[in-house]
Amino acid sequence: MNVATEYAAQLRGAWLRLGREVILRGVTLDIPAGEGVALLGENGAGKTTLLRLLASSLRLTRGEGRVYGFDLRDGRAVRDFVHLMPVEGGTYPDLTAAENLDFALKMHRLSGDTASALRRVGLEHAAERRVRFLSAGMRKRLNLARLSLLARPLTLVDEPFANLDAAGRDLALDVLAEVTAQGRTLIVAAHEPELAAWVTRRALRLQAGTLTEQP
Ligand SMILES: Nc1ncnc2c1ncn2[C@@H]1O[C@H](COP(=O)(O)OP(=O)(O)OP(=O)(O)O)[C@@H](O)[C@H]1O
Repeated sequence: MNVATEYAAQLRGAWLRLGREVILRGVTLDIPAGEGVALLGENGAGKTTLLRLLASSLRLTRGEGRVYGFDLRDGRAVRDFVHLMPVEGGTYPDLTAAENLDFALKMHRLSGDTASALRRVGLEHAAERRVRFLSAGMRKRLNLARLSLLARPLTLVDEPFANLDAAGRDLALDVLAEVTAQGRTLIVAAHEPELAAWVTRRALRLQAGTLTEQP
């Protein structure tokens, strides 16, 4: 896959309306390839929505956007470059933890060591347990294992620290640091700017439909 493009994500005059709400009001954004960015903002500001837009799961109302040079409207091309770790979900509740990781690799035609991915996130003892019987923090850990196996050139992570204990937050930082160390672009939506700052150099705040750089 050719990822020589200078920018991982770009928006130009981006407007996004969801129902009655306007989430983006003419946003322009350039995220260079390989950069780590924290996406901050209050509950309901639109962080998840912006991540979904960059994953080509939502359409812009007006304006344009690109991921690694591909128009966001070209969902098939964009999705090849993107992995989105959702705030919750993303796994199949009736499959076990191990089956979920095996299935994810198969779907993406990738190979990987699911047993060691589960060990890394402290879930080796729960490998055969169905996801519906995992705690919220354990499901987050499973999603981190999934991320470590599926990370793409543009890796979007929604609230990676939520529901995690102290060791789990350290683990999340470790997984995210690895993403950037591998030269991938990382956007982390979080309510913990001080934690996100460990793995990102730039912070953007989404408020009232506008993105502003944080000092
Ligand atoms: N499918 C949808 N249809 C209509 N409105 C939606 C939809 N999804 C989200 N919204 C609205 O868009 C706004 C932004 O939601 P979003 O989940 O992106 O916020 P967020 O910044 O991620 O919030 P939080 O920090 O609480 O996770 C909210 O007001 C929400 O109600």
